[in-house]
Amino acid sequence: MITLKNINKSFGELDVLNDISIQFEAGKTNLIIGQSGSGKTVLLKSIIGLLDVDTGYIYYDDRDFTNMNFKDKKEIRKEMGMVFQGGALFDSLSVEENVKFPLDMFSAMSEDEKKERVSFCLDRVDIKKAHKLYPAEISGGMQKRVAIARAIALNPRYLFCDEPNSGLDPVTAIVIDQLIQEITKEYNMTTIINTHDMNSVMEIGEKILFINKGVKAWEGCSDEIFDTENQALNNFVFASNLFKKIKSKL
Ligand SMILES: Nc1ncnc2c1ncn2[C@@H]1O[C@H](COP(=O)(O)OP(=O)(O)OP(=O)(O)O)[C@@H](O)[C@H]1O
Repeated sequence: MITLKNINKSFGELDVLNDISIQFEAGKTNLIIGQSGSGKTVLLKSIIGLLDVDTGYIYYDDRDFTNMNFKDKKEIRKEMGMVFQGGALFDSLSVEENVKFPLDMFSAMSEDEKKERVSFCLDRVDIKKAHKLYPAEISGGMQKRVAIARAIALNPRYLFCDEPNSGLDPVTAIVIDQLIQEITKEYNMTTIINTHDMNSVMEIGEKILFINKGVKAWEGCSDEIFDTENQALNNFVFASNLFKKIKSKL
């Protein structure tokens, strides 16, 4: 579980996050949604410690990440897996070398253990056949699978995904979403995903935080998203193609 308490963040005069409090639960796909510029990336970066918040608290389970010393923060970072926009793979490393990278950096495993773990992770995301290929030689969907395999290599407790299905066709996007959700449940990870894809919201939105202009405007799950009085959220949902399709079928 990750808990945010009264998070505030400004850049100079610009208030980007205002008093955000929420609990993201373990074993669930927690989504942060909102229009461009609403503060999703700043919030995700704050949660993982790439940005310092001005005030407020971030707890990893019962551990106060905000006031933690450098050494303890480093330990928590080892429990984080990340899938960045576009996959962010190392072009000069093969698929299996990409997945092995965090093991080389952060684990005390023997070479045999690493080999076994890489093989397990590639198998789990169904990409073992491509293990010798390089990122440029595989499709966008496969690159996302590799990014997920790399993110789970160290068996993380917390998984962070920034627009994990950007640039994918709608079918592959849903397949990637579902893979992230399955893995989240298998390892009981606390998974937080930044997205503005309404298909993702409907498919895997077990817990949703809607940010509007840096403020928590709504929280709920996908089943509740059409029943809200919140105008900003209604506008956001209405603007999505999916909602237009649903409306046209009603
Ligand atoms: N390092 C920074 N310095 C100054 N302003 C910043 C910085 N990072 C983000 N901002 C500002 O904070 C606001 C929120 O940006 P953020 O990237 O979090 O939005 P977002 O919701 O993730 O948008 P998108 O969906 O387009 O990625 C924007 O006005 C942005 O210009």
